[in-house]
Amino acid sequence: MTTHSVQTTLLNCLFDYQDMEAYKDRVKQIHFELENSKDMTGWINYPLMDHKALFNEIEDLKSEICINADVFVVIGIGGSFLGARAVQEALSPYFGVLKEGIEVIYVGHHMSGAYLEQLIHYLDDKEIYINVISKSGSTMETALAFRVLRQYMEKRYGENAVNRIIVTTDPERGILKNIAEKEGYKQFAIPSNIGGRYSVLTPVGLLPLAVSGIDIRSFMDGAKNAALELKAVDLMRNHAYQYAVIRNILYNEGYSVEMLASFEPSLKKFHEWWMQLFGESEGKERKGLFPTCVTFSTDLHAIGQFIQEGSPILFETLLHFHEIDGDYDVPYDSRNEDGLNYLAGRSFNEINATSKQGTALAHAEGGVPVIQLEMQKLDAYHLGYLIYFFMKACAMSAKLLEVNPFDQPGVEAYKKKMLKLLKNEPLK
Ligand SMILES: O=P(O)(O)OC[C@H]1O[C@](O)(CO)[C@@H](O)[C@@H]1O
Repeated sequence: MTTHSVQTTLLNCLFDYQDMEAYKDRVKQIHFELENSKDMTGWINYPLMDHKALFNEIEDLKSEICINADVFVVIGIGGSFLGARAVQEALSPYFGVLKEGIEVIYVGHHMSGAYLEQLIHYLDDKEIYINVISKSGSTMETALAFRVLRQYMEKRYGENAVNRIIVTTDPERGILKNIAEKEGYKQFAIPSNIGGRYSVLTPVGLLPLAVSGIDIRSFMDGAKNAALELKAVDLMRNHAYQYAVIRNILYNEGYSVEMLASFEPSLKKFHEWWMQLFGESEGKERKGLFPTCVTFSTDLHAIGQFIQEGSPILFETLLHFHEIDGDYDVPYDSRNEDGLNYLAGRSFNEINATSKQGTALAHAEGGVPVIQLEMQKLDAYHLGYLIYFFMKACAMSAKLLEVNPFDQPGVEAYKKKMLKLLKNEPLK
């Protein structure tokens, strides 16, 4: 096991590893199905391809944007923004922005008029570029926000607006593609065989991440190594497949909720990316684990009671990074009125790691299965690795459930009803 791999461990062994052995052949069969499929599986080998020209293009554009703008506005929803926002938030300082980048703001991921009004007001005294991202090119939330911001750019920059609007979409079709062609906007392609929630390693994620100051080459190196390591067909050598199998065993044992838990608040948005990946990939045909998330220790004081003693419906997947940049030591205080001098000289990260251990032990004792995913360091390289790990595990997991990991037919239902209501058409 190399240090950059995700180490998957089941902390409280509720089943025998022989149960896992029984999956070996099925996993092997699915592995080859995925490797040989041409159906939305472009993400499997994407990190292994030569992207030097793309990286150069993105880095040149990033330099131009950082010279000419204070804010980069990304318009997108679902897979067209969750991944970039997740990695950006995980790797940016809690207060302020990375010195290598500028502020990146997201819009078009809901329909709050208040948010849009305040955003426009916020942008008024700043220089901006916008990047609209949509695979289909016609998602309502994204299209509406783009309509507003495109007009805003034209008002602010006149003829020059065209140089500050970037479109990331399908290379061949869609309304957004047509608009970009007609107006001459700079374009980036989302490969046709990569779906939204599997697209963060393409320009969908790479351009916003580069502009926010993240080292996209290191990020993609992590993904590339994951793509190489996780090609292992043998279940016992492939941690992504092991994670998928453990999930499947627990699902078959009657658990219906998987709770992703981290101890670093900057990972909150990463949880949201993970929730879309697994929720949209597996939640169909009345099957699938409901993905939810918590940030500890904050949520131990909110939902911890339920986890420990509530309905036994959930298992927990703990994300743990051994090294986190930045730490603070507990000071000695001669008054010791709070009785905390026994912690003096220890660091907050050390105490946090101990609280993770204690939480895992307590939850395991409470009958909650605890899977631990360990990574060496919270940085661009390891997040690139982890993202690929989850995508590979998710595809395997959905296939074990016998559902299609790459479609999302249920999402259309709300869209149809909303359109009928907006157009005043009969609902039936
Ligand atoms: O990139 P698009 O086509 O705008 O889609 C955004 C998101 O909407 C969904 O299609 C669901 O409607 C997601 O699967 C997708 O990530």
